[in-house]
Amino acid sequence: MGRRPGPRPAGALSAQAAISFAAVTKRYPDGTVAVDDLDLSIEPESLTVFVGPSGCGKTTSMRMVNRMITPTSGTVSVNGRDVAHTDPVSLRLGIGYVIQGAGLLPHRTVVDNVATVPVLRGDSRRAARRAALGVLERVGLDSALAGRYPAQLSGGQQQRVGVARALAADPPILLMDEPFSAVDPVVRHDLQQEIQRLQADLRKTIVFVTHDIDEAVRLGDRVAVFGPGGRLQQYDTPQNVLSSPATDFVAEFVGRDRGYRGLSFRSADDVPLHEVRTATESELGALRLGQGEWVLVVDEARRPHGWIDVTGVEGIRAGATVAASTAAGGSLLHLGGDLRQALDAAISSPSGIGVAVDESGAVVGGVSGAEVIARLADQRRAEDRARGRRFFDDEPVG
Ligand SMILES: Nc1ncnc2c1ncn2[C@@H]1O[C@H](COP(=O)(O)OP(=O)(O)OP(=O)(O)O)[C@@H](O)[C@H]1O
Repeated sequence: MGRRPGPRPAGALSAQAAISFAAVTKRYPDGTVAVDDLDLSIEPESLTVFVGPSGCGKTTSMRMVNRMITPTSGTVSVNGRDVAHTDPVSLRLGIGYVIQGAGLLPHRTVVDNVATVPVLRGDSRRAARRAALGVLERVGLDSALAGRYPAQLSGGQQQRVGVARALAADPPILLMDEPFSAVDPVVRHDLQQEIQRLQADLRKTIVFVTHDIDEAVRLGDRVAVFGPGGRLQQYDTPQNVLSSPATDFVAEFVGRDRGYRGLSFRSADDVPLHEVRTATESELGALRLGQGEWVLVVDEARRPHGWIDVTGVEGIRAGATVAASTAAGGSLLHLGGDLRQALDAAISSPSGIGVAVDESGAVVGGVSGAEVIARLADQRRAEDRARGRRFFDDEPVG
């Protein structure tokens, strides 16, 4: 796709934030303080999430970056230059902007929506369209959709076009304002994965606004939690926001499940995999099971289809269908996954055994919830030791 960002001064990047806010306050004419004395430095090529409840100044802060909103006081800089002294048109050519609902032009085709900024910038329509097709492919859209109008696309597809349009001019910075909040949870999850994939590839400086803490910790290299009165509460890694909330507000906002969510930052690679007893459908009638024993029903490719116990086997012998005799499986742990997936797989499984699968979806073993917790304890003990902390004596008292 299009051009790479222009050359940047050697050695300037590590020392210089891509975006910085210095003592920035925004007071609207009616007296509302939307952003209160914000200090924040955003590293180049990082994905920073602004998160917080409605009305805490996330959008206002983001819009000060591309000069859609002017601060009342303080300085917003992009690559070390005060945006107040930068021509807004050239500033915005270097900053892609994605909004909720995609904001596409309804009377233009998908390809022409994506080509809009390159054409404005002076590229020929033909070259811009050719490049646009490449960008559409990059965001996971079939080129067969390029000639459609936005109303002929699903919400998720429109949102992908919105991302493609923002990327078309290959800006070094992307601002994304609640880009995925209008789509259903499954599509949302796909779009989040797409952004992670794109970011691994393109390394843009991305600022992403959301009110969803799960989305924030999943996507962010850093998370900025905003609170009432437009005050920044914490700016930290997702792990630290979950494990060490800086204020009562953050603790309350990240919620009671934060310990559980924090498991998603820990690898499940060292959780032991046990052999799981399996059977294909044709083998079920001959199974001999005791009370409390479970067998995992798999297809010929060893993909899991559910669990069966002695009652289910008796049902099959009495003529019941396999579907009626098996209990649906729990969530799956994919190899390379994290402790949250491993624990969820175990506790959502009717047998209590979490099923681990490889890339083809075939069963490779089972995990127990107790061993997931044991691995968590091991990891934390190792971290505490590395930090020179010791909370408990190794021998329990009494
Ligand atoms: N043009 C305006 N005039 C007056 N007040 C405004 C204006 N725009 C926003 N505000 C107020 O500023 C505060 C911050 O708004 P902002 O949109 O930045 O919050 P937000 O965190 O992005 O919220 P949301 O998640 O609902 O979009 C709110 O109290 C809002 O009502």
